[in-house]
Amino acid sequence: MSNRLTEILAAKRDHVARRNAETSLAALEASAAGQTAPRGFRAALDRAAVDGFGLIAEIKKASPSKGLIRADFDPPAHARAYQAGGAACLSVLTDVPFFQGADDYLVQARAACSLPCLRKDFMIDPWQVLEARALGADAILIIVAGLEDGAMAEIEAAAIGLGMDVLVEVHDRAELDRALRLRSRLIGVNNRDLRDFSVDFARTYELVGSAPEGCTFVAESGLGGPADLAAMAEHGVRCFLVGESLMRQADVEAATRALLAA
Ligand SMILES: O=P(O)(O)OC[C@@H](O)[C@@H](O)c1c[nH]c2ccccc12
Repeated sequence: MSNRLTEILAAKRDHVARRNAETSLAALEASAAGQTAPRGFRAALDRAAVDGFGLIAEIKKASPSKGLIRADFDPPAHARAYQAGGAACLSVLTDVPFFQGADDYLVQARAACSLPCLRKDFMIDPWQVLEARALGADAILIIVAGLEDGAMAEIEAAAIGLGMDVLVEVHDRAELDRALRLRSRLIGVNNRDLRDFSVDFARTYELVGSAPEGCTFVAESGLGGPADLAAMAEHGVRCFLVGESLMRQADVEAATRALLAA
C-alpha cells in the first residue's frame, strides 16, 4: 500500500483533523449557508457538450510530479481567461502540501467569473464537503481509489445535501463498478494513475464504452492540446479536465479557445 496516493491521503488526514479541531462547526455551517447557491456544474458541462466540448479548466500552480507549473500564478486572471476562452467549468486545486494550492485560490477564482467551480482536493471526510461549500465550491471530487464504499457514500451524501455536484474519479473497470453504486452520474477517468503518476490515454478509451447511458463522462489528465482532444473525440469523449498544458501558456484565453476548436 506504499504509493503516492496513500502518502497524500495520510497527510490529508492530519490536515483535516487539525482544521476540524480549530474550526467551529457552527461557524462553518453559517458560512456555507451564507454562500450564493451552487452553480450547476454537471449541467454546464452537459450544455457545452451538446454541440462542442465540455471543458473543465483547472487552476493548478504546481503538481507533485512536475513541481512548479506557473510562476506568475494568478487565480482570478486565470479564471477570467478560462471563461473568456470558452471553458464550461473550473477546477481549483486547494491541496497545500502536494499541489501548492490554497482555499483562497478557490474563493478568488469563483469571485472572478460566473463558471461553476470544483474544489479539487482529496476528500476523506464529509467535514471537508461542508468546508468546500463554505468556500463557495459548486462541486467536489471523490477519488474512488482512495476511499472505502461507505466513506464515498457519506461524502457524496454530504455534497448532495448541500446542492453540490460530485465528480467521481476512477482509473479502471473495478473502480468504475464501485463508482456506479453511488448516485452521481458524473464520472471522470483519470489517465494519470495517482499511485505512480503514469499517464495512459488507454485508461479512458477502455472505459468510455462501459459508462452507462445517462452518464456524463470526463477524460482527465495529460491532455496536451487540440490533437489529444480530437483523438479522444474519435472515441466518443466529449468532456475533458485539463490543467497543466493550459497553465503553461502565456495566453491562457487563446490557448483555451484553440483547444476547444479541436
Ligand atoms: O494537469 P493535467 O495533466 O491536465 O491534469 C489535470 C487534472 O486531471 C489533474 O490535476 C487531476 C486529476 N485528478 C486529480 C486528483 C487530485 C489532484 C489532481 C488531479
